[in-house]
Amino acid sequence: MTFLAIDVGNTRLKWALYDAPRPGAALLAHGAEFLEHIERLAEHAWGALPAPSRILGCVVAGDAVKRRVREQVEQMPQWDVTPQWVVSSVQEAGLVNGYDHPLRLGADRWVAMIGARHRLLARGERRPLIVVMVGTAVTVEAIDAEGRFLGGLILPGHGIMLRALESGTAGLHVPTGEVRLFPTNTSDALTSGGTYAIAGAVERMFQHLAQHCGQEPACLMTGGAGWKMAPSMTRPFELVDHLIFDGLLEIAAYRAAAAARQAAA
Ligand SMILES: Nc1ncnc2c1ncn2[C@@H]1O[C@H](COP(=O)(O)OP(=O)(O)O)[C@@H](O)[C@H]1O
Ligand SMILES: CC(C)(COP(=O)(O)O)[C@@H](O)C(=O)NCCC(=O)O
Ligand SMILES: [K+]
Repeated sequence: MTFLAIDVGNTRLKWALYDAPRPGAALLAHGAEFLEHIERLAEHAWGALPAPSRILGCVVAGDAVKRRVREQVEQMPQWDVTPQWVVSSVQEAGLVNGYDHPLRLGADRWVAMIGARHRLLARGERRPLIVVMVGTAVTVEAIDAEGRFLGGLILPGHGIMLRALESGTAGLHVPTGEVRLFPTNTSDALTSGGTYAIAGAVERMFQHLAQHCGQEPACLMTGGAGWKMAPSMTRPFELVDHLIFDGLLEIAAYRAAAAARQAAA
């Protein structure tokens, strides 16, 4: 029973095909497309794949994008499956959502937190947890040792920070620079400023959560630009490729188990 996981952010659609809808399933194929190239999926990347029995995804890029993905699925001649999309809820797969309006939490944040929490639990670690996602935007989430999402930060990603500075000033149109402790040119000053803004936000959240819980948090980082942050972090962290896919597998397995229980009752 093959399972296609889809993560649509504001820059790229990421997909991964697994041999089963459960954690630990074997990865059969994966890929990424910029949103403007979604229309290529059916013809190119998905052309040679075995038909998935289930598709579960999360989208934060709007309903029009959801429709475009569904159209690609419908174009696949051998695929007889409708994509389902995760929405954030009050509680799912062992995680409790502390957002004022739980449904307004970005579905990608919710799914990544579920993936991260289970990754930790699978290793027998019941600790507070920081989840950092470095994509178009950056999010920094705090989860306590019991699995309650306490709240999180949203800040601009590298690209948005640079574009905002470029468009709001006359003298900041420069090539990408290097991260430096003491930047001595405009390029390095901008690149270092953005990187340390993100690293600083994570450091603060680490302090808030450590103080709140009285225990050192673990920190998992993911997202297309996560690697850029790695050399500049101030606390131990782990860079993980597929937190959102991990979360989607976890949710699929939980939902299947709940459906089976219901059918047996
Ligand atoms: N090879 C790459 N392709 C695309 N984006 C990349 C790449 N390397 C780094 N990035 C950065 O990652 C960001 C996109 O990451 P991603 O996790 O796909 O974002 P989102 O989930 O918001 O679509 C881009 O803003 C870009 O800065
Ligand atoms: C914060 C986000 C823009 C992150 O998007 P991304 O960088 O993954 O494209 C997205 O999760 C979102 O639109 N959230 C809704 C608002 C909220 O979570 O409070
Ligand atoms: K994302």
